[in-house]
Amino acid sequence: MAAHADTIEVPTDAELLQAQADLWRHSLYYLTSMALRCVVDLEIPTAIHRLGGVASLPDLMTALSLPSVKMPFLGRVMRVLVNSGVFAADNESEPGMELYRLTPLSRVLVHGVVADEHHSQKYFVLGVTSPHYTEAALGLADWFKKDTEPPVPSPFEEKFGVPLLDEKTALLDEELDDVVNQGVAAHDNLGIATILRECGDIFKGLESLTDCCGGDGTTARALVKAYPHIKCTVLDLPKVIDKAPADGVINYVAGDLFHTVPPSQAVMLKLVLHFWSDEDCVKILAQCRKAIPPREEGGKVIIIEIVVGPSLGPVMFEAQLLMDMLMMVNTRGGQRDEKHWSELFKKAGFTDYKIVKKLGARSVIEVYP
Ligand SMILES: C[S@+](CC[C@H](N)C(=O)[O-])C[C@H]1O[C@@H](n2cnc3c(N)ncnc32)[C@H](O)[C@@H]1O
Repeated sequence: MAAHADTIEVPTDAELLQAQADLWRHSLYYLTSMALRCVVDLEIPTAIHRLGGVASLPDLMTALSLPSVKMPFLGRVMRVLVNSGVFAADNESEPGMELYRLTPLSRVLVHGVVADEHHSQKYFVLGVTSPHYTEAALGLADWFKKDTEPPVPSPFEEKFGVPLLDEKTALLDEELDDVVNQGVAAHDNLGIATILRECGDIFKGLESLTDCCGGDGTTARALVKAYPHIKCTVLDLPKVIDKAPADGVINYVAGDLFHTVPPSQAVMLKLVLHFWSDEDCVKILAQCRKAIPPREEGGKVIIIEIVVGPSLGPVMFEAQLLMDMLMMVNTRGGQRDEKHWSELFKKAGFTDYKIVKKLGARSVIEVYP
């Protein structure tokens, strides 16, 4: 029987108390994000690293030259972040006496140290918690109410009049553009060494590969270091290729992936398609298909992206869903589930695909002509 609009089911006392706590958590999660931004801004992960991997509150106050009156407040920020796994703490029972240590999460926030081919994620955090990103997200309800002809601009684009990661973004705010570009480069490169170790089979037999939107060639260089027999080409926009290092190992090609993709046995699209709308993805995939030989000759497109689904457990699923919201608020793209991916592959003229491996929240997919 349908519930009457003027009445509502009364929760039990236990349910109500849980609902209240959950309401606090979900309404206030932004303060966890801001606490994370604060410690990244203060470079606390880097300070703990420089102090030998373990630091007390007074150690941090001295290392960062913070006024001692703020020490108890920093302790409260650290407590939230220990609870959410950003840091670990020994001796938690005595307030003020904790010894903070890095966790795998805060280790990727240590700045100025390159570990396992990846750089610090400092600029990813500063970008996604920036005033522009949060303002765009604050405008979501208004954005929903506005009727627009497709292609629908993102809330970011509607609010600020320019798309993110575009030539015009710097005109909006040069510092934002710089932070976002550095953040995307660091974010997209995180885990490349793991992919190369875990997915050796998809690269071993290859003679040549084009890394589409491969930026300054960081991924391509790691790939050639691991598999020196692969002839590697990087395609990116002229403004990026002009600044790429002439290393004599990678063949850099300036161009637009909507117009042409340099031919190779395989084309790789690593974290490219989530940025684009479905229509644009089909156009990009069709260009990639033209660039590769038939399947019998080893032709394939290698896609590294999120495949949204709950099979990896609630934490990975939540990470995937939040990354989808990030793309929805700031770009015309999004994260896709397997059905959605398979429809795009079919529309672009591919006959088959295989999810080769799930690595964390992302997957490695091979798509065949
Ligand atoms: C997020 S994607 C690249 C991700 C990259 N594959 C990685 O994993 O590090 C950003 C790159 O796409 C490039 N790009 C954007 N539009 C492009 C286009 N139309 N043609 C070629 N490259 C493009 C940008 O210049 C930038 O280097």
